[in-house]
Amino acid sequence: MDIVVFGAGSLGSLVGGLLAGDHDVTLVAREDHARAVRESGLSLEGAVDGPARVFPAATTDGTGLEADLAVVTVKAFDTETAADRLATGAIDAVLSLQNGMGNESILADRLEAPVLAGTATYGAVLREPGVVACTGVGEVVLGAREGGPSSLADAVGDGFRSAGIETLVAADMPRRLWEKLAVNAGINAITALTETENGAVLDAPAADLARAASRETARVARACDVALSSDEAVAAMEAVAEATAANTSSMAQDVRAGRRTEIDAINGYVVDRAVDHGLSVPTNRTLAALVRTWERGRGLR
Ligand SMILES: NC(=O)C1=CN([C@@H]2O[C@H](COP(=O)(O)OP(=O)(O)OC[C@H]3O[C@@H](n4cnc5c(N)ncnc54)[C@H](OP(=O)(O)O)[C@@H]3O)[C@@H](O)[C@H]2O)C=CC1
Ligand SMILES: CC(C)(CO)C(=O)C(=O)O
Repeated sequence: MDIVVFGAGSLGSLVGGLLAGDHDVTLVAREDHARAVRESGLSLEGAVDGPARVFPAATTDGTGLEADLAVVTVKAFDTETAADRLATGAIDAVLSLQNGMGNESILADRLEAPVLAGTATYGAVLREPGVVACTGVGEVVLGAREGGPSSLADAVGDGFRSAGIETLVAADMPRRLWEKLAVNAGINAITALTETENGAVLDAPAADLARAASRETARVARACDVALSSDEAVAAMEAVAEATAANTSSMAQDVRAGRRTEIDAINGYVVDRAVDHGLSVPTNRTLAALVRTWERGRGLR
């Protein structure tokens, strides 16, 4: 397959680097990373099997690209830009592997190509330009964004697996996206605001807050016709917090680095959909307001 990875930072470089072992890959990245990849290739470190160095194409210009598939791995607040750039090229299919909700709708509204939904539980860190590390082998789950079977998702899943990426093709992506949202809603903002690792949400005093955020998310999911019980949402959040107890969540990393966060697509999204359905989600509302206040204080929004 000809594959464009739009937003080759941490996750995009890992996924793009693995895909490059078996496909023709073009990374759309920032200048210093793109230059390093063009000059010396992309080094893959850490918990991955396969080549230690691959040689994908790399560009800073995401316009006019042609590909069988575009994998979108920008942060949620850059999805509109990614979609607008991709729309100037000839892309046959699109897959989002981003956290948060709303990314697939933004892509589908701006692009004619079919859009698949996806989640990734791989851990990835861009160590320096041209060098990405896998900090945890996880899984990519992908499928039709509205749920149900999809021959396109099957073909993309085959392409990912042939490149050595653990991949599941799922017919229940709406539920999986909401479950991941419940996980992120419970863990990310709390660990970002309190400068703690993921395991902190398993114990008092944070545990009640994290459970409340996940339960509220499940209630909103049900209002959106997605069958996710509060117990399932809390269990999923706690299982991830336990499995990644020593990890720094992506939002905590963003706050530590003084970067804008994905709050709008996580707790903020829960609040927006709760408003649509006349529901009250005080924990998510508070967490979103606190993180947005932090961002505003640093001139990030
Ligand atoms: N890292 C991980 O382990 C995981 C991440 N995720 C999710 O994946 C998504 C990406 O995360 P992550 O890889 O960590 O984020 P990064 O910020 O490392 O990667 C995104 C990259 O895209 C670049 N970018 C944004 N817009 C453009 C553009 N127009 N042209 C070229 N490059 C652009 C960014 O540059 P700049 O910063 O300069 O804007 C950045 O380098 C998020 O939704 C995250 O929540 C999910 C699972 C695991
Ligand atoms: C699953 C979790 C919480 C892992 O850290 C994550 O997705 C994130 O940090 O954004």
